[in-house]
Parts: sequence; C-alpha cells; structure tokens
Amino acid sequence: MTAEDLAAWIGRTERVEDDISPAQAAAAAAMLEPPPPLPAKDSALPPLWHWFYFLPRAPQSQLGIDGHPQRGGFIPPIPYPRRMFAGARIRFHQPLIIGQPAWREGIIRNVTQKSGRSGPLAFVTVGYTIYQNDSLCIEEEQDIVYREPGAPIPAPVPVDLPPPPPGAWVRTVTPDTRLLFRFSALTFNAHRIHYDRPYAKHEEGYPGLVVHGPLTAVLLMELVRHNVNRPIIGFSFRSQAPLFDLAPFRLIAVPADDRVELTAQGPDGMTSLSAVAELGKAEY
Ligand SMILES: C/C(=C\C(=O)SCCNC(=O)CCNC(=O)[C@H](O)C(C)(C)COP(=O)(O)OP(=O)(O)OC[C@H]1O[C@@H](n2cnc3c(N)ncnc32)[C@H](O)[C@@H]1OP(=O)(O)O)C(=O)O
Repeated sequence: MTAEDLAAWIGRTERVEDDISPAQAAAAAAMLEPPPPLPAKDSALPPLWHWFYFLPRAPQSQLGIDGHPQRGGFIPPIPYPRRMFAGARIRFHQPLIIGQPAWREGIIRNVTQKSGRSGPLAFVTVGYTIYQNDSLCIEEEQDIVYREPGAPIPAPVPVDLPPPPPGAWVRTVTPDTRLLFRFSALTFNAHRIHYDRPYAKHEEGYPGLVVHGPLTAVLLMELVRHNVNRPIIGFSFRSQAPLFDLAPFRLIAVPADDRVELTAQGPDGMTSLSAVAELGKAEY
C-alpha cells in the first residue's frame, strides 16, 4: 500500500448517532475517584465524557487481531500492526446534555508517514464534530499512530519522584486491571493491549497492560474539574510514552491564568503524557 493509496482515505466520512444516556454517564462516574456527583438527566455532560458515547459498532467477525475494527473501512489500511492513541485537540463549544440524542460526524483529515526513534510511524488524523439539537457542541481532532513491531519495551524502573511544582494539584493513580477493564468497557474498546496480558507482552512487546491514553486524559481532566470552578473550553494532549499497569503513576496539574498545564508522570519520573486545559470565564 503506497502513500498515494493511503491518501485516498483522506476525506472519508462516517456518521454515528447516539442518545447521551444517563446510565452510561452513571457508569463513567462510578469508575472515577473521588466519585464525582452523579450526572443527572438534562444536566451537562462533563468534558471528555463524550468518549463514552458514539461507540464502535463493528460486528465481532470484523474485528482485527488487535481487537480494533479491521482497517480499510473508515480507518485506512495502514500496514503497521501496533496501534496507539497519540493525542488529541478538543474545543468545547457547548456541553452535551444528558438524556438527549446527538450525532457525531467523523472525517479522515490526514495520513502521514514519519520516521521515529522507535522506527517507521504512520499517523492518522481523524476529525470529529458532535452536534445536539442542531448546535455544534464539540470539535475534536485525534491522532492515531501505527508503528512497526520493534524491540520489546522494558518495564520502567521506579525512582524517587521529585517534589511537584509549588501550587500544583497532584494525584497518584494505581492503574489496576479493574480500572483498565472498566475504561475499555465504557468505550467499547476491544484493543487487547489494555486487558489481554499475554497478547500485550508476547505479541506487542509491552512489559504489562497499557493504560489508555484517553483514560489518563480523563483522569487529568477530573483533577482540573475537582479544583476549578470554571468551564473548560479546550483541551489538548500528547502521549509521549506508554504507562503500564505495573506501578502507580502521578498526575500533576499546574494552574495558570486561563489554563492548567497537566502532566502524567511515569514511575520512572519521565513525562508520559502532557496536556493543557483551557478555562473559560467563571460562571456566577
Ligand atoms: C485508546 C487506544 C490506544 C491507547 O490508548 S495506547 C496508549 C496511549 N498512547 C501511548 O502510550 C503512546 C505513547 N507514545 C509513544 O509510545 C511514542 O511517542 C511513539 C508514538 C511510539 C513515537 O515515538 P518515537 O520515539 O518513535 O517518535 P519520535 O519522538 O522520534 O517522533 C517522530 C515523529 O513523530 C511525531 N510524534 C511523536 N509522537 C507523537 C505524538 N504523540 N503525537 C503526534 N506526533 C508525534 C514527532 O513530532 C516526530 O515528527 P517530526 O515531524 O518531527 O518528524 C486505542 O487504540 O484506541
């Protein structure tokens, strides 16, 4: 498959409809610590919780070996086997309202091939727009990366972490299998690197189960929501190195004027994911 062949996918679209069901929001709330207030029907869906809706609907027979829907439909047939979520950029225009129907339009915006330290990489940029009652609620761009098998990744060696910056909000997360399972279930994501340890280790070369990038992003967003009483108008993140279920990791949030700088720090002290939450004006 040449770069020109893959470029033929640019512009391909999909549309998914969903009810923003209170039951799904309640299940999402149960996964989080400290538990947020139970989101009620007709209230605003918290930021990033749209990932718990518009779930993939590929029949079982159309799943690939890694558990994702086979490529070549909406997602281009990238030949590299290892899929990861690399990052996203999101604008929140107005909140989705729980208990009302909504729809999401997806479009393949770009397919690029790059050479990384880990070997050849292919990035697929997917644009999403989410509407409810004919109003634009959320715009999102996701970067999905595919890479060649490469060498096995060693387990990170835990170190004594340095103190966080003054004024930072900090939380330590223990990414156990129950948390990873619940996030996979909430997002109907059958990617085996998150729950099938023999597959993650022996087929994809990870030292343990991989923590979903969007899970880490949701946990960072919850840290912001817990400490800030302002609307979130934007969020972006980039996953720089995988986190595993082998050791706790740390979430660090550093507030500035209209933004909060966010980091997920691995047990080895390295930045695994960096993110920024943009804050709107306070509501009175
Ligand atoms: C859900 C779900 C799956 C998951 O959640 S998987 C878990 C979350 N994701 C991760 O853990 C990914 C962590 N990141 C990595 O492992 C590495 O960053 C990655 C993606 C393998 C790339 O590492 P490399 O060392 O090979 O790459 P370089 O740093 O040398 O960069 C080469 C070029 O690529 C660009 N690039 C690198 N990382 C990203 C990124 N995260 N987002 C966008 N672009 C990236 C970098 O800028 C270089 O580009 P140039 O134009 O400068 O060449 C699920 O499957 O649904």
